[in-house]
Amino acid sequence: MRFPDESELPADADALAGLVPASGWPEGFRSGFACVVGRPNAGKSTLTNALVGEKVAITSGRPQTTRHTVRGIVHREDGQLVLVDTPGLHRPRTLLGQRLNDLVAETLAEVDVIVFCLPADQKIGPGDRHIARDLADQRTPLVAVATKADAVPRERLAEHLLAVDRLGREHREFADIVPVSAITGEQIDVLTDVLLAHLPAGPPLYPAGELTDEPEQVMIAELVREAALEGVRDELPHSLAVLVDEVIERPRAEDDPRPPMLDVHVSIYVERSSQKAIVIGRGGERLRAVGTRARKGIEALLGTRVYLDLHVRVAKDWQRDPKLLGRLGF
Ligand SMILES: Nc1nc2c(ncn2[C@@H]2O[C@H](COP(=O)(O)OP(=O)(O)OP(=O)(O)O)[C@@H](O)[C@H]2O)c(=O)[nH]1
Repeated sequence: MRFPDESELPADADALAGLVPASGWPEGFRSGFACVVGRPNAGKSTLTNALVGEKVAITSGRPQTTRHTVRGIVHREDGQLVLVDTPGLHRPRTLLGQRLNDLVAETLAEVDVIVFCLPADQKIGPGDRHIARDLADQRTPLVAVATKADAVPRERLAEHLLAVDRLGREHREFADIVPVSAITGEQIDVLTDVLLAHLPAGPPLYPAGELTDEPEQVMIAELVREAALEGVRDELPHSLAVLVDEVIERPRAEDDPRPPMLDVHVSIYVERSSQKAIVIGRGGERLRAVGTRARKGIEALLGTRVYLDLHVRVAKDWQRDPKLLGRLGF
């Protein structure tokens, strides 16, 4: 939040009063940013959605689907929490990996609290330790969340919580440890309380009702990407990127009672022509199914009718091409 300089303030008191919200904000209101980290598949996107209460980040059963930083906003009477859902922290291998890690480090230093997801249905492993070590250098308060608590029996959850506590002692002690289930919603309110307690006192940062400031085009791209990966996850690991080329509203007569129609043009980039064949399928059958599925999601997102035009293009080694990475928004 930026406060106006003295030189920008109007001289007379009446005008000055106009700058201060008439209602103000409730006493004790807190606001700030939280960042959700954890290894691939740790449940970060699902947790973000559960905290916000609406689907904003796209989830799927496979690792590293979240390539963009998606913010969800939790609105409560006593505070506002802006969530930054980061991509999985992982060792840089390609240029893409390096950029993700830079982005993550930058985000971590700027937020008020870091949420470290450690899934209860898996033992703490080298991936988690790697992240714990990285986080040890940060000064931001650290809250450990035992995700997927519903997926294991009580005794196993208790063991897991002890192991989480040990991990904290080895690297950097956790301010809190909270077990949650994003699927059943259990303990989500407790976690929200804990996170709000780490935020500074301050006014709301976003207007009420706003859930995400993620541009619609990125959400459209994610919906297409999710549909394109469906069923061919093993063949097309991370070599698939999606770019929205154009969204145009079709001209229509003023008295046309039907909802507006949008033409959405999207490119799906793959690295090799063999992958292009997989995406398109025999006789284009698969691509049609991808289009139908994605179109339904986009129509639900935008609340209008959509004509979706998909193009599959081969961009060799796009993960290592800085120019193309830039165009794809990384
Ligand atoms: N049983 C159970 N499964 C969960 C829970 N949260 C997430 N999952 C599942 O775990 C898988 C991964 O969840 P995501 O939220 O996509 O994980 P992520 O950490 O965002 O994954 P990346 O994008 O790969 O970094 C999905 O299949 C989810 O359905 C939970 O609370 N309980």
